[in-house]
Amino acid sequence: MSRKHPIIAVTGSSGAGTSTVKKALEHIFRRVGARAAFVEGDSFHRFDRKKMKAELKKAKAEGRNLSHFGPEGNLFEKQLELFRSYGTNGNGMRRFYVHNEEEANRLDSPPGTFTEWEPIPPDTDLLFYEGLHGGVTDGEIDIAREVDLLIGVCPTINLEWVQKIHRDTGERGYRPEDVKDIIYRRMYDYMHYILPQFSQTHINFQRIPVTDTSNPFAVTNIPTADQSLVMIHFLKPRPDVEYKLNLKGLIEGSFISGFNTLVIPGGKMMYAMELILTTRILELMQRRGHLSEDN
Ligand SMILES: Nc1ncnc2c1ncn2[C@@H]1O[C@H](COP(=O)(O)OP(=O)(O)OP(=O)(O)O)[C@@H](O)[C@H]1O
Ligand SMILES: O=C(CO)[C@H](O)[C@H](O)COP(=O)(O)O
Repeated sequence: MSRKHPIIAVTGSSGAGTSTVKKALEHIFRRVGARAAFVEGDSFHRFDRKKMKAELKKAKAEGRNLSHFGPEGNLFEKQLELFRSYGTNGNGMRRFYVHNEEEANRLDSPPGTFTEWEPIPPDTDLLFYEGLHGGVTDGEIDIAREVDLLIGVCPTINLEWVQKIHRDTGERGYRPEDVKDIIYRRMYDYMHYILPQFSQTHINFQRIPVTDTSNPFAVTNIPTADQSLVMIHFLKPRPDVEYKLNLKGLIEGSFISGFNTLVIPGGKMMYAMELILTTRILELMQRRGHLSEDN
């Protein structure tokens, strides 16, 4: 945690929708005039695609666990180093993982590789992490502790799989059976390193489909905003902020389903995110001494 150099993290599994949520955050940063250093979770993978394939073969032969969700497949210590360094000095090193041709053109590196490590841009107001491990803990490593605002993106698991299958087959060139194998292979690490993060977050956003996703492998279209609800759970509630916002009154069609839990129509998700997160981000900026009290 850092008053001077805050860290905001959006964390969620592969296909959960963290890249989609990132857009809402970018919009808020622009509106409040916050300069953000962007960091992508996949950049902390331990191996590039070719090496990962070889390592997976080896791990299988030796009966070892390995996946992109767990510590064997990622450099958690490097991520912690960046978060600590940013929290202290506002600097640190980042790189990117290139998933496809579109990213390859933009980042000037072939699909399946990493770009070189480079210093994050100077003079930023906050660090914004989006990816798999924004609040991961593993033994001595406690990433969640370094984060000032930790947001969980955690659709119901069926929906998460539908979204992953759709994205990986549509944009990343995988066959449906490949995606099924990947989901299966990562299940141990999913339970041990992805799910526990959603108890460390400040706020969880859980999209819930209201169409039949009971067999995710047979669902052809991702449920739309109108075909879903979103549950918002404030795990570390700030009564002064959330209460004053009176969210239920501001979001038509919403209802309270439990303590600190609000349900909204799917189409209001981005609006709700902006409403809730703008206040939190302004608060971080004010604490940083960047904005006057009446902003
Ligand atoms: N709220 C939403 N409504 C409709 N579709 C969504 C929503 N959120 C995500 N999706 C779709 O789900 C798929 C996965 O979303 P996205 O790429 O944002 O996931 P991700 O969490 O960033 O995954 P990864 O970490 O593997 O890159 C995309 O096809 C995206 O369009
Ligand atoms: O979505 C993922 C993690 O968020 C990917 O599975 C991971 O980044 C590896 O990508 P690829 O299979 O394209 O090499």
